[in-house]
Amino acid sequence: MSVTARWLELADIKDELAARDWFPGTSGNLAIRVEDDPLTFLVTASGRDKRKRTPDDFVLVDAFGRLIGEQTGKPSAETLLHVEVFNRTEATCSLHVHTIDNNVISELYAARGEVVFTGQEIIKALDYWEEDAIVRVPIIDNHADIPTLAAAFAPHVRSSAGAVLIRNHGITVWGETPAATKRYLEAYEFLFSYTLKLRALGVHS
Ligand SMILES: CSC[C@@H](O)[C@@H](O)C(=O)COP(=O)(O)O
Ligand SMILES: [Zn+2]
Repeated sequence: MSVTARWLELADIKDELAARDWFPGTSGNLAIRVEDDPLTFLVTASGRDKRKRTPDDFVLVDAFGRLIGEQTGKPSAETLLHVEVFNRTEATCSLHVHTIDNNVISELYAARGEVVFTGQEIIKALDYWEEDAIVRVPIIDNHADIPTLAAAFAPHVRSSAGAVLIRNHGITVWGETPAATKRYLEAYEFLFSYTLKLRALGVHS
């Protein structure tokens, strides 16, 4: 697919996530695969208001997250996480958002190292179709040093679809297609919100 087609695809996803208010304070970053060999991908430019749609929203980077050719923008500070996703799997899209729900869940379940979901219809949106499917989302510590964060993140990137919570930071979700990745992210955020509402009612799992 052309860079332009991929750009538009990612811009549409960015607009949809922005409509959900999932980019507070310029947080969040998004990436989409453009070429396999050599690997190139588009990633959001760093520090920008992801609610706005502009010609400078994305930059094209290589397998190491370095800018390709003459471009003025700066890749997301967290590009190395997307580098791990695209180098380790066949995922085509990687989405990172900070929401209050994913931050609170990451803190509540940090000591367990994961949060586990079962018995929810929305799990089917994650492509788990068995009645008793169990979904596990690993939780890693946050590190200001991004290579250290990427090293902690990488062991959890084992297939072309997955998600990792970063404690008191956010979630990174990736998938086989951009549409599937957005669906996964929405399903995870649904599960987080449901769990927090249940806990607020005094029900603990
Ligand atoms: C502005 S707080 C969030 C950042 O520190 C970072 O975690 C983030 O998600 C966005 O960084 P960015 O460099 O714009 O991709
Ligand atoms: Zn972040």
